[in-house]
Amino acid sequence: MDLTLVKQLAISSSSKIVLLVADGLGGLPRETDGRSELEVARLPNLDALAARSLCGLIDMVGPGIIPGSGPGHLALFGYDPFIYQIGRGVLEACGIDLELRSSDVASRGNFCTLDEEGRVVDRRAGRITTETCQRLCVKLDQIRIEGVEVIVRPVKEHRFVVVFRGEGLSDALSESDPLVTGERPLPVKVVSPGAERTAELVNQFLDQAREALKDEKPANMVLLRGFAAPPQLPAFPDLLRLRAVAITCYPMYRGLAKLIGMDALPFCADLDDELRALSRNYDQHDFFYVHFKAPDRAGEDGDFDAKVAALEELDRRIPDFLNFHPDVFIVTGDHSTPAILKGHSWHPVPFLLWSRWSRSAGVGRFTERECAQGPLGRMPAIDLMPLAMANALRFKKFGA
Ligand SMILES: O=C(O)[C@H](O)COP(=O)(O)O
Repeated sequence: MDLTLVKQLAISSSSKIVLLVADGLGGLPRETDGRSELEVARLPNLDALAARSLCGLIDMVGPGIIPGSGPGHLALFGYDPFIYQIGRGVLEACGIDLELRSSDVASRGNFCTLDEEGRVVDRRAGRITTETCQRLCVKLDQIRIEGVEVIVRPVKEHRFVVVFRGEGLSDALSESDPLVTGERPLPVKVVSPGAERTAELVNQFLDQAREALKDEKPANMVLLRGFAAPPQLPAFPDLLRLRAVAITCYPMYRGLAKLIGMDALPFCADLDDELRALSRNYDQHDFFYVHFKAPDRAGEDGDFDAKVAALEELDRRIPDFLNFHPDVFIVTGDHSTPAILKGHSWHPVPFLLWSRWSRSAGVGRFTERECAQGPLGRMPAIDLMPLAMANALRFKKFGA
């Protein structure tokens, strides 16, 4: 939906909207029994809620497009991910409150593991602890390169952010992260003219990082992706007249929420901590974005059973969310992460939207196949927020 139309229609109200995003929610049937993670999981609360909700599938970016978490979330918040493209580096930096200058270029980094031939054997260095990441970032933060300041900060687990600060830098760069194992890290190249010097500086950093980490195990190299300068986006609270707050455990999601003007609470430890944060902030806000990471992590590790367990953990908390009696309650994901693919996929994501006015033609279970039969069938993810606003009675009539 067009954001200017959204702004034109939005009205103030006391109604409350809770958006619960299960990262990587969608899945695919496994070979053994032809059932997806959602179909194997025992989800009595989500199934019961789906039966009295509006259900369907959402395409995060478009049919066949594999969304990153950034574009997936932007679409859920109503921003066209094709129009508003934000590099991962800026999201990670904002997530850890690392202030960026307009001339900075930020990049998401992974500590990774290379074999003797220099090929990536683990893009996440065995998912090292945040403490190890902190130690290694201190090492990398000592790298000095003529003509640019390099700032390296830990994010969480194997994730870090590196900011290149100086004049005349450009984010028009390719990524060193091959995004697969078995390949060597890629040299960073110019994507459009004017980025030649920045590419040279970044490759110098990568060479020095390799040297600094050569005796480390398992994190003996870094992979960079999502080079970006800070963007300007329309503010979500202004567009929708909502006092919005983000409740997350991981920085990147907090960073995206901050970038579009939501209040971003300090990181929570887990889902129970997020529910406590929701309770503490419920009176002061109207829109609550709550993020649950575990399904995506399990999916990316190819662990079908762990993803089933993560979905069942989420299901056990659904009554706690309903006890707040939100006027609109949405459960969905930012993309599919099928365990059998060990990564994000293009498959549309199930959603349920509960409200008193949702005209639910409820489905039997909260699964991909059942939601596909829902009254809305399959729709663009950017249409979900307008639906939420309508169900929260926060839209006025369009036209006379
Ligand atoms: O966990 C994350 O940061 C992303 O969802 C996936 O990134 P990774 O594949 O580099 O871990």
